[in-house]
Amino acid sequence: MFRPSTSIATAARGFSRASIAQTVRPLSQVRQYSTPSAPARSNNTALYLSLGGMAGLGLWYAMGGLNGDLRSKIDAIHADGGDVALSSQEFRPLKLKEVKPYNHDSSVYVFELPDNKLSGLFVASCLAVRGANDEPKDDKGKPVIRPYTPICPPDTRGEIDLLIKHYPEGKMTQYLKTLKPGDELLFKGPNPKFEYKPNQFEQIGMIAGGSGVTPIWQIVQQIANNPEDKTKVTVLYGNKKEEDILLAEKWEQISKDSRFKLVHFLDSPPANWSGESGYIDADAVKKYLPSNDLGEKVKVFVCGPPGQMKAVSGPKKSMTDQGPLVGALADAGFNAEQVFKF
Ligand SMILES: Cc1cc2nc3c(=O)[nH]c(=O)nc-3n(C[C@H](O)[C@H](O)[C@H](O)COP(=O)(O)OP(=O)(O)OC[C@H]3O[C@@H](n4cnc5c(N)ncnc54)[C@H](O)[C@@H]3O)c2cc1C
Repeated sequence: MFRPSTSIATAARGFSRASIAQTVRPLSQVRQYSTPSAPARSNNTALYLSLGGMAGLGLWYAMGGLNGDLRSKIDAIHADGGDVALSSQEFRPLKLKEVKPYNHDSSVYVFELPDNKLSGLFVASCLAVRGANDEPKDDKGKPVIRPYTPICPPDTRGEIDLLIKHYPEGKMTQYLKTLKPGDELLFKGPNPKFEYKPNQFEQIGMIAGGSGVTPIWQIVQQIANNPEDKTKVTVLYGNKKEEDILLAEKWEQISKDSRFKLVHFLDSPPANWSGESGYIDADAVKKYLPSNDLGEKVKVFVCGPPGQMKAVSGPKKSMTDQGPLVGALADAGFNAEQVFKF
């Protein structure tokens, strides 16, 4: 089993980042989201699950939205509005509580959920974020909306923690840097991605790049928090440099659990690096990920920057279309049904 290299462990201890309150917790403290198998009518669920944008979400609801389990889940969230702070039908303001510097270009933004409420998120889903007062704006003058996946478990009450990497030219992330505690940001969600069910797959492969790791972490954390979930998970995580690795301390902790195997890839590794170097390619997929021969018993999740998505799986065609599977995963023998692109 892969164990984090000494250099990662050292980096994990050495980063001047804030401690993140929510960690892997025992089952007894975790609200369960496991549900029975999806009914036959949910043929289009995978299509709807990949919806990401607000226009897509509107269309999705207009078309009847979710079938089966996910429909009842979202309905339950809305019915349970008294205990849930957010809504997937409108943007609601949350107050910024604290900004904790994480590393050289990322910070954890802690937002307050009023009255110790839940966010309403489930695994895997994310939140759409926009600024108050219609700022920032895109090149056409429209408000910028971006998806973010909190790193805290979905059953967290009273706050959500967003780990956000700042891009020098990034419209939303540069705006976020201007926020001070007490300022408000608008949130809409949950925005469903993929309904994860414990033990649905024997093995899961995950390929992440940079800040694309947060949706991957959401599933990993869900499995780690559920000892009943026997799924074996292999995560291939690519970054430019060691100091860019997000959630390093969490990966170190997760690696002690025999269900998880983690392999770091760096474009520019330091001299003492014992992980992998270079991009995640077909050879790496064949070397580390579970075999495509497992058929329906294996699933691979991919979330990374555009260049990595192109090389590993091909991009999503649209919010509602995963697009053809090409690149390293196709070269390694996987088919489109075995892969989910965030
Ligand atoms: C489902 C989902 C969940 C996400 N969760 C998170 C999260 O929890 N934390 C987080 O930090 N980000 C997350 N992202 C990415 C986030 O939505 C934004 O794309 C990112 O914050 C950049 O937005 P921006 O407006 O600042 O940059 P933009 O103005 O959109 O782009 C600025 C420049 O940065 C480049 N760029 C944009 N995004 C990336 C990227 N991911 N990697 C490399 N280059 C990029 C663009 O090509 C452009 O040149 C998530 C994305 C998805 C699809």
